[in-house]
Amino acid sequence: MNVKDVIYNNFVTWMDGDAENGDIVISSRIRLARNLREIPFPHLLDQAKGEDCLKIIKGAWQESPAYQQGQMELETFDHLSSLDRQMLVEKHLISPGHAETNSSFRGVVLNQDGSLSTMINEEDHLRIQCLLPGLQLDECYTLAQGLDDELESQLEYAFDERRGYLTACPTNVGTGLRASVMLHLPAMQMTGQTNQILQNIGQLGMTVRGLYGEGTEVAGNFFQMSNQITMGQTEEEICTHLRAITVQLVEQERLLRERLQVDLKYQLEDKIGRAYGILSHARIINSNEALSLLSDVRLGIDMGILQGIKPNDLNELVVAIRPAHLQKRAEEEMDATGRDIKRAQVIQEKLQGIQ
Ligand SMILES: Nc1ncnc2c1ncn2[C@@H]1O[C@H](COP(=O)(O)OP(=O)(O)OP(=O)(O)O)[C@@H](O)[C@H]1O
Repeated sequence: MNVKDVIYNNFVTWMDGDAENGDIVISSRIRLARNLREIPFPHLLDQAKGEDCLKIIKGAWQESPAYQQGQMELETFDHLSSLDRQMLVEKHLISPGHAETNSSFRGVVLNQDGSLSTMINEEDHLRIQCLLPGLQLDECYTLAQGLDDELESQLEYAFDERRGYLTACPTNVGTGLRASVMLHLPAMQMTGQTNQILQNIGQLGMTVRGLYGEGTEVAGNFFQMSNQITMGQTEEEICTHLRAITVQLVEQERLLRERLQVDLKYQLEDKIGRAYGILSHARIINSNEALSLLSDVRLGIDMGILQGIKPNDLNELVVAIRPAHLQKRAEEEMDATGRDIKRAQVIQEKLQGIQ
């Protein structure tokens, strides 16, 4: 396999809309932050120390079964263009901050379907992550932990008996685990309940972030919810707690959808129909408008108001309309207007399947 195949494939595993609760929980993610003992954290690495750090990590990788069986590939960022790195961000496989440099000692390890990956020298030396469709936190944890065990058998991690895994940011010390779910909550948003509910979630030890993680905006009614605290709870407890809150939110969103269908049937169908109409006929459309209208169409599909397009296709489309994916498709650099025109074309091609 090749890292670039994953970057250029339209589909990665988390886009599978048929997973458990996949109509509301788009994806689940587990990431484990790990660092090497006696090596400065990534933000303190100069070129020489960075190269040394990468060499140790590469050596460990080459011993791992996943690498030896050709299931995972490591690529450093000096071998990936800025567009390639941005496409990885748009597919949720690396963070926006990680994509910023073309450093030869920063990089990514990926498996073929994008479910398992590791960011190298992002905020920590290793950020092992598993990303699966729907509500699959336990499955994500099992896969990420398996990879962690393989690496730990080759590497000496920075670990303190009392504190747990040591990390660049104190908020990750302990388990180094962030568990998260990407939720699509249009009914909650339409009924004006999001702020109150998100405030309550904060009191339960969860944090809500935007579409691309820390410091990014919520768009298209997609909310990323994750644990705030990484210490004082086991990995299993963190996952169980997040899962329980997610199930409650899913139930609430479903109830609100049902209520909308009864109380505001015509308004709802009108909103969804108009969204589909604009998306099918617009010649130029910006990213935020497209995401917001695609959210309405997605709601229409999930509620059986619109037929003929699969949730998979919509998950794929949400990524395909992002700037780097559009430019890759067009095989040229485009300004904002050029991208808005291309975005409208890409959406129309995909929506032709809808009756
Ligand atoms: N459940 C999820 N589904 C899809 N993508 C996700 C999910 N959770 C996180 N991501 C993606 O992972 C990347 C990193 O997200 P985020 O910044 O929230 O987490 P982190 O790097 O693990 O946390 P931190 O920076 O606080 O240590 C982002 O690109 C984000 O889109």
